[in-house]
Amino acid sequence: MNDQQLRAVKDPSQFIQINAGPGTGKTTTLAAKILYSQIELDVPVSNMIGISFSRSAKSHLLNKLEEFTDLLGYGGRPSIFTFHSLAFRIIKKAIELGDSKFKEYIDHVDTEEFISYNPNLLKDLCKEYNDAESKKQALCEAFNRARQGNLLYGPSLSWTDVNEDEIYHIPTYVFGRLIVKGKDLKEFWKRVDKIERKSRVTDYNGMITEAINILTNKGKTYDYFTELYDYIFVDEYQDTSLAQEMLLFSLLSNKQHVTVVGDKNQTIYSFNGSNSYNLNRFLQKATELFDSEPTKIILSRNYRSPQQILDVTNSLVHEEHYVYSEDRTLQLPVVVETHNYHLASHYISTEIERLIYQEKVHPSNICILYRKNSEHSPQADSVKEQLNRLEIEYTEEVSNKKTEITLSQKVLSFQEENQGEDLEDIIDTIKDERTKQFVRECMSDGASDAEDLLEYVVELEDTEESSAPAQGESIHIRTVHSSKGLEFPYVFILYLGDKDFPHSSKPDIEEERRLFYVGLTRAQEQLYIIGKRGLHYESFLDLCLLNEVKHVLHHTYKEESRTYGFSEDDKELIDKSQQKQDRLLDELEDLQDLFND
Ligand SMILES: Nc1ncnc2c1ncn2[C@@H]1O[C@H](COP(=O)(O)OP(=O)(O)OP(=O)(O)O)[C@@H](O)[C@H]1O
Repeated sequence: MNDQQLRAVKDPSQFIQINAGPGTGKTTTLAAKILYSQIELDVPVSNMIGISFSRSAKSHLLNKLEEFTDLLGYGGRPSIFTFHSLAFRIIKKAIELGDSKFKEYIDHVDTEEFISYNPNLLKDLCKEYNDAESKKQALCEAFNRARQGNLLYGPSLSWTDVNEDEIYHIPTYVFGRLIVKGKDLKEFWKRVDKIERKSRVTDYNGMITEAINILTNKGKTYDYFTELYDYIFVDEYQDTSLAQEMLLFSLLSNKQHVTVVGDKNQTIYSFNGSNSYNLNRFLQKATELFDSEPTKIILSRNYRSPQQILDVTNSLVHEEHYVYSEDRTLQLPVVVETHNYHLASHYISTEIERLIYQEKVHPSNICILYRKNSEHSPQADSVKEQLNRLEIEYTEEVSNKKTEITLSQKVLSFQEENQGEDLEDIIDTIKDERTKQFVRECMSDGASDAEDLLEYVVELEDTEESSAPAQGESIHIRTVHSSKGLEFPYVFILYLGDKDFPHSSKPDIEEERRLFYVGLTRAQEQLYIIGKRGLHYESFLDLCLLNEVKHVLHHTYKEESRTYGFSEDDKELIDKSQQKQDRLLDELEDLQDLFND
């Protein structure tokens, strides 16, 4: 470990915030600190917990811990939860101790599913919307944001917090700006609350809200958990919502030691409630609430990417800059300018062919990242088509919510059929390999009977992209969101340009830039950035070109005529779009001149 990492591991402060950029050993340091606390400070593993943002972040941390324990020959692994599975555990305990609004076991559902429990849920609400679907979207969006902490002033724990006279404006990616009246939201929330109690169901944000309610009442459940946990470690803190921050602080009495790790430049789930300010506020909150002297530690040495790549990635972030730990000179990052994503995928497949057959790069060392904008990505399809043409194999890690729900449904039905059974006795009866593998993971994490599986199913649906670790022998194709925490020697990132990346006609540029940053910082040896110049928004391609990079133009007829993928019609279209772009650029320049004059 380097000096900064060692300091973070050994610092005895009650509250520690580690700010660490990509590849600086964030997870490595957290794993080392967990072991240090056990071995040097004699903290029993049962008195510590880890909290991570997603299942992939959790498995990343567990793998690192295992690596260290194998090396040392001793050390245990603490329970690692996601915020939702922790909330589920708190509610479960509170039901047992009579502290929860739920009197018996709960099930979790999607917010929209509440309607299936009571079709009258929307009756007479949001009359300004003509159709039931829009009403549902608007109310669910407002309801979720209120509980995450992004609608009212901080997280709301009950409908009583909603101001009837207020009108809430909610900007969304998919539906544009939604408007919901306070009185409708309040009535909706009241009705949902009834359904929750009657049907013993709640949704994801409902779990967090109920867990906070339970702990802030400071009853037996609060005593139980504050007695149990002495050391708490939180990974990816920049992606927590205000409600999750509140849950963490309500879990504390005066004795816990808390370490949080994060990188505000990697906040990419704002649309899901993440609030990067939580990281900045952590120390201040700890000082105010517990009168302690917290410590902030910065890890600035990057062990992943050579300086040439870091120069590009550093230029995208405002404050923190990272330096490479070794003096390794590799090739310059490549910025490829093309007209459209068809040409981009053509460039990628040709370059990959060269890498594999001439440079002898192993296919599993190559990853293609794209900015997902819908369930179905034409960009990824175009790349796959070109790779198929060259007979190059790839693995597409689409671990989206849909496939995970199928797995969670399988696990749930297995759980229901085998209630009260020991997992050890029934694991061999599972036919579906993925379910079996999942149950095995749960068992190695401490699950012993079928009922314990519920807690882990909560994790399955936790984030939209609960990305699986990269596996397999062929090229990886992934979304940028799902690449978080991973690294690959060769990374291609496509496709930059207005409405593609930054995405949408009204992009949240800062969030898009952070997403771009996450994608770029996955590269260990060579980085390819592919796209066109933007006209309407900040152009990511132009930003990259300001650094020392290799600039490739992939749109001359000479090159296209050598390709298979472009018909005469395509070429004509490309030519026209180039002429249009040139014309627009000329107009823009004229306007700028006029403005300067
Ligand atoms: N002190 C060190 N010496 C050598 N290698 C290190 C050191 N610290 C970390 N590494 C290596 O650097 C790589 C990145 O580490 P790690 O995954 O912990 O970074 P991270 O900060 O969690 O990254 P990300 O933000 O992308 O999730 C790993 O391969 C790790 O083994």
